[in-house]
Amino acid sequence: MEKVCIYGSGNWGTTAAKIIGENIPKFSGFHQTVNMFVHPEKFNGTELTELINTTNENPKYLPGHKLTSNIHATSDLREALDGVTMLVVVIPHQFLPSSMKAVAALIDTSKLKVISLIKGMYIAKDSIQTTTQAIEAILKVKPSVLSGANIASEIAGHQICESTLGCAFKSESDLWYNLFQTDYFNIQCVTDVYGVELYGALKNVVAVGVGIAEGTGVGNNSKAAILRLGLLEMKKFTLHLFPDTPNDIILQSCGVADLVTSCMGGRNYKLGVEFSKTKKSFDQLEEELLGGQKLQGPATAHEIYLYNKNHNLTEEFPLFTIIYQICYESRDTHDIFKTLHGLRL
Ligand SMILES: NC(=O)c1ccc[n+]([C@@H]2O[C@H](COP(=O)([O-])OP(=O)(O)OC[C@H]3O[C@@H](n4cnc5c(N)ncnc54)[C@H](O)[C@@H]3O)[C@@H](O)[C@H]2O)c1
Ligand SMILES: O=P(O)(O)OC[C@H](O)CO
Repeated sequence: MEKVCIYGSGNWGTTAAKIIGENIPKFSGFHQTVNMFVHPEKFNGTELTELINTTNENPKYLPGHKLTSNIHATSDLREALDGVTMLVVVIPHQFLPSSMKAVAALIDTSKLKVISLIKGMYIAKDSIQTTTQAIEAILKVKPSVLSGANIASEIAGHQICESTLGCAFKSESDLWYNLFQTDYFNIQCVTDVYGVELYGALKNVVAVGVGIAEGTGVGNNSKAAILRLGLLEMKKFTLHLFPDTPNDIILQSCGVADLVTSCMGGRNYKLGVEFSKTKKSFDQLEEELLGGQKLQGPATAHEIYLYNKNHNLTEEFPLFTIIYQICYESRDTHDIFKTLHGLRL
């Protein structure tokens, strides 16, 4: 009997709980209660876990959408992990290492099946770790990944979309597929993992860039040109790190489709626009506009820049480099268009 725990309760974490909670009763091989680990916090003076368990709604991170009653929220990690065989990790990437160390300290993870829904990456000394590599380093298991054109609030409203499930093992892939596939959330399964997750992390940087371009007042053609260069750099960077990434992964939902949806209305795009217009820092904008949700794009731009600088690659990735410089080194926002001058790719 499989038992599922969702580690995370943010905007996407709560939506994942909604999908899984709706799916679980369709299958007999799963324990029917799904635990959701909630980072301890209060909302309007009441513990968030109490609000979720009594109203079947997460009023802070996914207001207006009901969860099924089989979702049990808890901030007691030991309780959340009790008997778990399948762990869904869905938290902002900056909190991942400390969170996984806490898991490893409490349970034997050697037989645990893990999937990452995170879009981010990590700099470790002079190399980059993907999210699943960072999890593997701590939990000592090979995680799968789910990533796609998936703006959470739209999915919570049952608007149809697609997502890419990257899993190297067929029997495990089938389990994750059953947990996530619905008539409004259509999963394509691939065996690649690193390409799927890297495209998800890199598109956040490009979305910031397209937002910055929008904030300068340009029209759609100019933004499309930045988006195209971003797609080229996403592919080049992914192949630089993982040369075996199959060519068609970028055509899956986790590649071009996620880039398009993110550049039309994701949080990274929206705050890129505000940054460009107001010149307030991303930290300030996150605080003012996201209601506790976290931004991944600027941090990822920084991480890529550090890696590229260490490897003399900054000129190979002019868009990633200039997005970092605009975000963190006060470079003029209009300079983003200099990356397009004489482009021959
Ligand atoms: N929201 C989306 O539409 C969406 C869609 C696909 C993928 N993602 C990815 O999913 C991941 C999680 O995003 P999200 O939208 O669920 O989260 P979010 O942006 O809503 O972030 C808030 C979450 O962070 C938690 N948190 C705050 N401080 C913490 C700490 N110190 N330790 C641990 N947790 C802490 C909060 O409790 C909350 O659950 C990200 O990598 C994101 O890129 C998001
Ligand atoms: O809101 P963003 O920019 O974090 O993007 C959300 C999802 O990743 C879109 O697929």
